[in-house]
Amino acid sequence: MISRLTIFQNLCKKCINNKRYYSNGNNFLKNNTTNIVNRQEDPPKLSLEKDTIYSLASGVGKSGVAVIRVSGSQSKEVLKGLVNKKESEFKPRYATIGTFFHPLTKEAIDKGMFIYFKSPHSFTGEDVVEFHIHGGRAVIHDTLDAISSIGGTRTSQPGEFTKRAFDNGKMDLSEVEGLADLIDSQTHHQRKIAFNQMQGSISRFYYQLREDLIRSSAYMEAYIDFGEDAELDPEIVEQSKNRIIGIRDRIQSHLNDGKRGERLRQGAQVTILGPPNAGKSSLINLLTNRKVSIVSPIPGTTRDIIEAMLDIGGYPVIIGDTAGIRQSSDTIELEGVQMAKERSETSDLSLCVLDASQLIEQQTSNSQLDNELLNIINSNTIFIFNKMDIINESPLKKEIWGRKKLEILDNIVKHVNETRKHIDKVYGKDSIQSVEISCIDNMNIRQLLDYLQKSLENLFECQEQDSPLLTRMRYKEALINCVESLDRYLYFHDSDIVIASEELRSAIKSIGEITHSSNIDDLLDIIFKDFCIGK
Ligand SMILES: Nc1nc2c(ncn2[C@@H]2O[C@H](COP(=O)(O)OP(=O)(O)OP(=O)(O)O)[C@@H](O)[C@H]2O)c(=O)[nH]1
Repeated sequence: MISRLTIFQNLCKKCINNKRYYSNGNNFLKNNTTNIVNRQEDPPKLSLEKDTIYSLASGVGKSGVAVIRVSGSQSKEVLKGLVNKKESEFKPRYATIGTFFHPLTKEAIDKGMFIYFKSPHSFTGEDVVEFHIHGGRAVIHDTLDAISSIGGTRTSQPGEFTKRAFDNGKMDLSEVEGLADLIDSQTHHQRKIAFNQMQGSISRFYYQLREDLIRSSAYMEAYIDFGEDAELDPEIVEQSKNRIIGIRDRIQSHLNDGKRGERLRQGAQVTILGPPNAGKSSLINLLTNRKVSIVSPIPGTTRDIIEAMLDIGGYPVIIGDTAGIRQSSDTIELEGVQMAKERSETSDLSLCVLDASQLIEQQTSNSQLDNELLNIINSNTIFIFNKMDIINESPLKKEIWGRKKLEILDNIVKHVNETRKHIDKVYGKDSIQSVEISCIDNMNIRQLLDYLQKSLENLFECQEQDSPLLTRMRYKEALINCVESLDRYLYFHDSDIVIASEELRSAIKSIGEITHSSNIDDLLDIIFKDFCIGK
């Protein structure tokens, strides 16, 4: 005879293997609360109009080749209208050469290539046709006009092709976001992370976590419904609790990524700071290879923060030139100094530019490095000794500089250790990162860039190779909600198993939000707002 325990265990298995079922105490029923466990099988349906849409998918402007994309039930009609070929020649996923005619005037527009993708094996999941034509304005205009003459077609909205791909279950939300990031990516590492996300790296990771939680919740649900009857060993519930603690800890350590994902997506912040006239604007111009900031011998020229985007070894960087830090009675300059300090505080790296030629002239070793400047130094500060061309002019200056530099470094170490404002351990001379450069002679700029690249590599270094980077605040919020629910689940676990189980469901729901949000329309609007028309 089958024991009640075996029946219970079989029910648990059934519940786990088929997430469409839940227990009502007697039977496993089809799940009506599908928003909890059934999201990924049934992506939310959007009320999209099902016209056939078309638009230029390649960039605007003159080009060798342009691609026009058509998606929807009329795609084949569009193809028949423009191409003088039999339907049997529309072999799916084959590139075919053809002349394209205007369906109304019968005039030949261009000779190019077309590809027919039969539903559901296309980007959108619908019938899709791509026309590869010559990229002249008139060719594009006349081809679009030809397509518009076919009934049931209209031009697409920004991101509408991708919306349809999402609607038809071809992509989930995080994959759509990955695609948006891929199109926006400007550096090697941004492209890499976006491509992986588009290919489902994030989805797989969260689906797995969600799956593990569902598995554990299934044991609990079954226990609630059958536990007392079946006189079960509470060991089973204890085991699932331990598994949930493990999942909670995995999510928590995934959350502690030091904002690496967001930084990689948006760019690391680097601030150039230092006293007036040290060469900060000259440095930003040199690094960006263009004149972004005004260079002048008048101290206090830069007032605002001047930002520019840089690609350093494939890492995106938002570098900012700031007002020279000094005491001033000028309120506008003071405002600039305050902004410089604030940006530096929140930056991933700071480049503190000092004028070496001035430093050797000064009696006290750190008159350029007054307390105001020293107070913003932290372990992410790299010291740049600029104007080395002047030092290198004479052996005497070089000799003085050798001694002066050691004195300066000693002073920095002393100050930082005394204030201990930004560091948690005793700071030594070897903790100070410094580079000697000349903006005028382009001296050691390559070395500085290598230095910066190494610092960025450390900043972005993956501690946990098996989990993807958290590229968006939205993911972080969903995970924090999930951890909070799991904490409440653990709190109620021994006193009220029903509340505990409710919290577990809420944790599962939070993770599901990453790939299939309940706020789907608002979110899609945000994501697609920046998409181009043909995507
Ligand atoms: N000899 C020499 N002069 C330099 C070098 N770098 C900058 N200068 C000069 O130093 C002066 C100040 O340069 P800026 O780049 O405007 O300095 P800044 O730190 O941005 O100055 P503020 O806007 O006042 O904060 C200019 O006359 C530059 O040409 C260098 O490497 N060698």
